[in-house]
Amino acid sequence: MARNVGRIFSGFRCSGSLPFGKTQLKTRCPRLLLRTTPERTVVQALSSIFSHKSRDFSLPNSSWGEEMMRLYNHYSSQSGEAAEGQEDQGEQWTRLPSYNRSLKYATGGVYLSKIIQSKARLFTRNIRDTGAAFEYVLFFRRDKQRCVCIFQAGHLLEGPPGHVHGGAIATMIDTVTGTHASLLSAPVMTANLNINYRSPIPLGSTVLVESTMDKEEGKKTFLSCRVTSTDGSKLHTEAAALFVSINVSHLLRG
Ligand SMILES: CCCCCCCCCCCCCC(=O)SCCNC(=O)CCNC(=O)[C@H](O)C(C)(C)COP(=O)(O)OP(=O)(O)OC[C@H]1O[C@@H](n2cnc3c(N)ncnc32)[C@H](O)[C@@H]1OP(=O)(O)O
Repeated sequence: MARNVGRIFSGFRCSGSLPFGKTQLKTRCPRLLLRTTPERTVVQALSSIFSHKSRDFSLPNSSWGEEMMRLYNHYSSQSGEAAEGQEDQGEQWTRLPSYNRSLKYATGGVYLSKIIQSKARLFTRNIRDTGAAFEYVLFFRRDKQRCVCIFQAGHLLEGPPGHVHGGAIATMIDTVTGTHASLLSAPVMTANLNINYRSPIPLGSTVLVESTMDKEEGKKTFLSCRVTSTDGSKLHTEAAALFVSINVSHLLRG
């Protein structure tokens, strides 16, 4: 049992918590501190904790439609790596890699069986049929405290006929604001998510999910989120989210 707890904590330190804060990174995983900015650290940490065989789901695949590709190329063209040693002012977009496992090392959990733990997959990345469900890529821009997600909704996400399920939209909002909050604060959990659905999203369409940080108050990070058509002319959904920073032991209470 003690060894399992140790493994879980080790997993959180070196994988789960890595995306969440540079302070923790500095104190706990110095070997990963090769870059200076939080988002770069996140990108590098995410890449290093997963084996090189892990698929990065945020890269283009054959299911991506024209609009998805156009926007991907648009944001990619505004992202880039500053030369080694050069100060990054955060004025560019950073693409965030995305994998289907959140904790590589936390096997043999305290309250999860080994089977469940080893089969655990990130909800939005667990459908093998590309293009069938959540196709998305996130970009982060530090100077503007913004996250932008290009989201193409596949046919398995149907709610009302021909349109995207409200729960799937909520999932994407939680994912985008949750990732954004994770980049800004220490490990966080969603405490409150308030959603207004303004107009339905056609199945198969590509939309933008944009997250903005409103304020931080102690352990609380408040963000707002808008889902719009890609030209911004139509508002589909708007939301307000509250994330609360947690200590990893919070997740071990069962
Ligand atoms: C690059 C990054 C990659 C990441 C990879 C993954 C990508 C995918 C990302 C997917 C992301 C998916 C993410 C998910 O899906 S997370 C899963 C869904 N969320 C949960 O299951 C959370 C369940 N709840 C809890 O665990 C606790 O209640 C939490 C942790 C939320 C708060 O704990 P606790 O109760 O112990 O808090 P505290 O006593 O320290 O209070 C602190 C402050 O917070 C205020 N407060 C608390 N609750 C609420 C509330 N509901 N409304 C308003 N305020 C609230 C409270 O008043 C206090 O304020 P103040 O008195 O200080 O002013």
